[in-house]
Amino acid sequence: MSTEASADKNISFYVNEPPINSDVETFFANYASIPSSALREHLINIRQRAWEKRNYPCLGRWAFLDFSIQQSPIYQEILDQCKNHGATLIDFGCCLGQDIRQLVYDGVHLDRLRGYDLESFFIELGYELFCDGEVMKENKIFTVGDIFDDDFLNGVEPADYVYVGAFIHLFDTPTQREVCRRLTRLAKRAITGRQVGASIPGEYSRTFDFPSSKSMRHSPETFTQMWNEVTECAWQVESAYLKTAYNMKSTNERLTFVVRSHEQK
Ligand SMILES: C[S@@+](CC[C@H](N)C(=O)[O-])C[C@H]1O[C@@H](n2cnc3c(N)ncnc32)[C@H](O)[C@@H]1O
Repeated sequence: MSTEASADKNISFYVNEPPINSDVETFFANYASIPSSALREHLINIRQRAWEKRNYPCLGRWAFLDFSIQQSPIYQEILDQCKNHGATLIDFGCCLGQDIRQLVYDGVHLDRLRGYDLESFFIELGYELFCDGEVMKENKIFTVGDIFDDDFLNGVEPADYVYVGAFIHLFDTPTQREVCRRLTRLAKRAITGRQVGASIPGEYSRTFDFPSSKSMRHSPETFTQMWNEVTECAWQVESAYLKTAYNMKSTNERLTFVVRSHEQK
């Protein structure tokens, strides 16, 4: 895999302008003390550098401004458990780390949270995006790690919840099964996330970010079947549904899911 992406902005899903709405403005004003007058330039600058690193659709479409963890069917449970009952959460494949910041914004204490990503570049860029590098580094919230590295995985203390936004779908069918197995080593209660799905499931070429790889897009049924087979029903899909997402240039189907452990850890 190459280390740098093309800076091509003609890709079908690439959207020039950041979708700044009142939620985004309020978040950045309150969390990062960035006034609305400076927000557009700040977002464009960070996204440009992220895009030059990797042509991930979530960067091209500005999906990182969705703070997608809020759409998890168990978001209120996660907030309640982390704020009031000592539960912990890992954001795996966190990239810029927007979902960790959403949890902090919603009142979760930093000692309940950890984010992991393959690329230190994205973690560092997240510090700039959210203007919180000092506190995040001091509390060691973000760490570089590869889901396929057993030495790394063995050193990670499992959390009650694992969030995986736009992560499992990065891989082909057999690799996704391995990723699911590995995620269950990191989670005690539930794994939840959102990713590209398809009502007609199948493997699609990852045309833009990693052209030589394939990405399996699941329907709720094939996603459930994968988890049942991989965990022999020790983990069960409690919720999985598709929703069509529109942006200015393209549409896709998104699969939102919760997988819950039926084992006591
Ligand atoms: C498409 S981005 C999604 C980012 C974020 N979770 C979101 O929802 O916007 C996928 C992230 O997974 C990370 N990643 C890819 N392969 C990985 C691996 N083997 N181990 C850990 N992280 C990985 C990438 O560096 C990237 O930041």
